[in-house]
Amino acid sequence: MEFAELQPELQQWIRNAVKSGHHLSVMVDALLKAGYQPGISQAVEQCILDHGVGLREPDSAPARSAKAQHPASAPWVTTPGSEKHPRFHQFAADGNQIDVGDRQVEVRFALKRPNIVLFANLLSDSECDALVEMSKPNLQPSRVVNSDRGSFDLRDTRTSSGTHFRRGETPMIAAIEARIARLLAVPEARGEPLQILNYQVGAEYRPHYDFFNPEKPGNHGVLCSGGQRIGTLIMYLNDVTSGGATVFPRVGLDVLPQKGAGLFFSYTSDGGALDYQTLHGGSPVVAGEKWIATKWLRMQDYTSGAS
Ligand SMILES: O=C(O)CCC(=O)C(=O)O
Ligand SMILES: [Fe+2]
Repeated sequence: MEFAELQPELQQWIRNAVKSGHHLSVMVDALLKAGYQPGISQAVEQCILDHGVGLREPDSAPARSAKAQHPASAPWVTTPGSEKHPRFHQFAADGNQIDVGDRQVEVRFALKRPNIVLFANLLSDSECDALVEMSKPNLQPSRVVNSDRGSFDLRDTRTSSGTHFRRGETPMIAAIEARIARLLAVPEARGEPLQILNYQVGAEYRPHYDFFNPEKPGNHGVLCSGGQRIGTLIMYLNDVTSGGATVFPRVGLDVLPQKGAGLFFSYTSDGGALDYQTLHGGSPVVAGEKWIATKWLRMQDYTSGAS
């Protein structure tokens, strides 16, 4: 549901609530209680992004009025501006060239807060082409975890199609996974299966977090194996003619796909604090198509369907 499609009075209510500093979940809960459909959350999120207001972190207090609330933060919440900044996993890019065993990976940029690093020359052209070809017969519409019910739902916020490969499914995948483990200094066992995504013209993944909100009952299932996600490595498998950037709206950063490059970002501290600056999305493909391979890393070993 687009923000612009809402009744003007409702738009105004949401704008006021956003400006008062309400968190997304508080506003959406209030709207759902008032009888609006779940798709309303997308409109509220758009309004938050349009106003450039940071998503206030989730709170546990129920919505009571349109006035701002100041609930106590859950322990895993990052309080912007707090004196004690949590340390997020900085898988440091030491040097301009990193030896990962079978090739030299180049660091193109490294941002500290949030921790985002762009690597070039991570995959060879032939590895990219092979991953695309191997995936084509098995593409299915992408789904998102329903954080309330735990189901995997089709949503218009994510319009790619994709498939997965088990850890070590082929010797080439095993080699890529060993390279990633060396690059990021995270054991292969903590990696989820490699996900391949294809975006056709117009397809996108609207801004979201890759970590799972542990307060949401529907996320308990995905947190069972391996615990929280700590980082994401997106590998670009082709050059996109136009569009398809990976965007970080809270940082103002757009990363354009480049075949063989890898974009890494981390968002969970050792203590479990989550970095909300890593809100990100895949912007719509304008011309051509986009292929990526994604490796998500967990706090502990990931076993569910991984090998
Ligand atoms: O398509 C992109 O660039 C981002 C993909 C993404 O964020 C995801 O799959 O979680
Ligand atoms: Fe993501």
